Amino acid sequence: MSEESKEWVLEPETEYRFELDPGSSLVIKLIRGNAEIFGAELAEGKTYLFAFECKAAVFTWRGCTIQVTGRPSTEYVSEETPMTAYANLHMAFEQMRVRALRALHGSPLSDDDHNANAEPPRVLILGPENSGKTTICKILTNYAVRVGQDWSPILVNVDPSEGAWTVPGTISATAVSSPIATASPVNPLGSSATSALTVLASNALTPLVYWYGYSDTRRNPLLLDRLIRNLGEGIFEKHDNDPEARASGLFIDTPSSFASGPAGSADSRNSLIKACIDAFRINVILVVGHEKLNVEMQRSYGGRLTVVKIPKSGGVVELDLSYRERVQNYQLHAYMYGQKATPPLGITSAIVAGEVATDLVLSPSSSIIKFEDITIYRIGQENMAPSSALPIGATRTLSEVQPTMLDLASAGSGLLNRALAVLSPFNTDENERYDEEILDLSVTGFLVM
Ligand SMILES: Nc1ncnc2c1ncn2[C@@H]1O[C@H](COP(=O)(O)OP(=O)(O)OP(=O)(O)O)[C@@H](O)[C@H]1O
Repeated sequence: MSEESKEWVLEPETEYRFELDPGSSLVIKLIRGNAEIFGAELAEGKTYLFAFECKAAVFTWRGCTIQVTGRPSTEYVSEETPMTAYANLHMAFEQMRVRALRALHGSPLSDDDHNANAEPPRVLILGPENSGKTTICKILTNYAVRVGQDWSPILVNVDPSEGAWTVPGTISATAVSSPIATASPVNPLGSSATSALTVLASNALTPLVYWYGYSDTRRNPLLLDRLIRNLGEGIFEKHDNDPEARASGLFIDTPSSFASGPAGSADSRNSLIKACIDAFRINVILVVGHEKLNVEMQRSYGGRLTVVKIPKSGGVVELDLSYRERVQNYQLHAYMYGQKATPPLGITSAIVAGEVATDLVLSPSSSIIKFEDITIYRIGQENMAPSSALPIGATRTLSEVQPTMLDLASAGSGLLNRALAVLSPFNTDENERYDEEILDLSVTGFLVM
């Protein structure tokens, strides 16, 4: 028995949008024409599998026919998309990259080049909840790597509620050199390389990751600020060693809490936006469909960098809290066990994000280690209101970014069922060590207690 397939003929510049329910899957095959999913091209005749409540769209510039098998909860074709605006942005960024590379090689500059500065695009994407920020980052990154100029832009995720390449609670960055496929919200920005033999795709990514430990940016903005600056330093260190990579630029996906929040949170929002602008040397801010934020950004930064308001796609799905929690669980589970998507009945082979569908299962090992062999730190206190919430004039005894060593044997350590980050080792040179060094160490892995 097999599930029924349906053919959709898409006119130029239209998109087929779909949403999946929990437990269901869908396959799409491009029969003829050209099509892409968030900027990543589909190959004709290949079967692409989508699962884990994926919500996405197949867009075509010149028209195509696709075959869809499975039962999405919603499916429709839209003729109104903001893809032309996104493509125009891409063209402008491409010119910036080319100018930056020319300047780097000392090639003769055209008159236009003389008038413009030769910095590559370093783009901060801001917008409210469900405005499509992550999707826009993905589209612009995919267009950059598809140009065929060997660009490898750095994609940065400073939204700790999104697992990006690892697990929720982190912020991370990686260089992307081939298009990022969309198959499930588990790896919204592509899969990272693992030491297991499962990820064979040449586009497996090796991210630089810092551990924040919460999904809400308001829990410890001081810590987030410091981690953002660390991430920026890590990126520019890489660029110092590889100036050609620098010309590819960067795209920064931000949490919606940067764009709006409860009354009184404006200061901490603005300071986190400023931390991003400084740390990643931002020269373009894109504001997705938010008039007030656009005006605020124009006022604060319009004089020294470019602020552009861009349209929101009507296809962006309103994600509710329970969906977000389920995705976080999928992400943590997939980090430990891999992900296995079951294709619709009758489909025997399919590709999930560049991999053969059945290959993506991991077998994590469980090991017993002595308490004295490990040291576990907590940053700040577990239930700590931000400094801004303290009575006027009051100071706290423990700073928000102070590491405290946990007593593992104590009943109230609160470690059971927690995800912990394993950090890279402290500096081996005792003279180079400092008090809060642990805040500046990147993540090498995760474990669950
Ligand atoms: N054109 C589209 N058609 C169908 N689904 C889409 C489209 N654009 C985005 N989506 C889906 O909408 C959801 C929300 O999009 P996205 O994650 O990009 O928004 P966001 O602004 O980054 O969200 P957040 O509120 O988490 O910051 C995602 O599941 C995404 O795949």
